[in-house]
Amino acid sequence: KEKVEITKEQRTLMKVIVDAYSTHQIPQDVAKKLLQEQYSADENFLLLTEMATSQVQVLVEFTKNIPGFLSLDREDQIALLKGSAVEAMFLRSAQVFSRKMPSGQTEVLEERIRKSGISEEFIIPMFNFYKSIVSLHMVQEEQALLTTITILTPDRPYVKDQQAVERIQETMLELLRKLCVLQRPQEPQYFARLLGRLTELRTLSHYHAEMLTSWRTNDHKFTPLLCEIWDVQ
Ligand SMILES: Cc1cc(Cl)ccc1OCc1nc2ccc(F)cc2n1[C@H](C(=O)NC1CCCCC1)C1CCCCC1
Repeated sequence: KEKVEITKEQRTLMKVIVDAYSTHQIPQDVAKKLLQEQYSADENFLLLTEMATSQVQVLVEFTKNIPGFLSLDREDQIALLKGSAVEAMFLRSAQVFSRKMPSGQTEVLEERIRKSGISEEFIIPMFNFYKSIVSLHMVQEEQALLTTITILTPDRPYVKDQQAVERIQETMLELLRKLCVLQRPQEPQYFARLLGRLTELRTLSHYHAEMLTSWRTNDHKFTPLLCEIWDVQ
């Protein structure tokens, strides 16, 4: 039986990541807004672009707190951010959706999202992903590390020094592996299941441009930052 132990350095690393992750959150809670009232497809599209824009800014701040990230080549830092922003957004959305809410509210939220203006064909894969995240019942350490591991994916387009990214990602993967073993001793496959979600996440993220251009709105307006991140306009 493997004796798994979190070292002192790993505990410090964990604290830095979780503190940064919980600090850098979307200012106002989008779920609360959506639960308050029903918006039109146009208003929902605007809400999404506002939320997404502020989430990218929050993501940049978060990555500055990932130990080692700022010592990467500057252009590689940008390539990692651009390459992971959409996935981070869907992962964040799934985590917002999986939050414990008073009974019946998750169903209302789901309904509001289904009717938000997003085209039917994307609702199924999107909620399949959200439900697969819900079913994991992740703790915040796992959520923070999973986002960090997503950002530190070495094979993003235009990354020059992939080894340097791999080295940091491996540190995070080893920490997550240990956490999963300690957190779920009776579920040896849990770590593998977590990483499997990243594959689903990448597949879902492939659809993001179509999801946006097919949104039921007359005016698909994007902020400059989103034009950078989303393959639109
Ligand atoms: C992230 C994303 C990308 C594309 Cl292309 C299409 C769609 C989408 O999010 C769907 C989505 N899944 C959600 C689950 C829970 C939730 F509370 C809000 C959710 N949203 C959208 C949202 O505000 N997301 C933000 C969440 C915080 C982080 C940045 C993004 C709202 C926008 C208003 C119309 C109803 C959907």
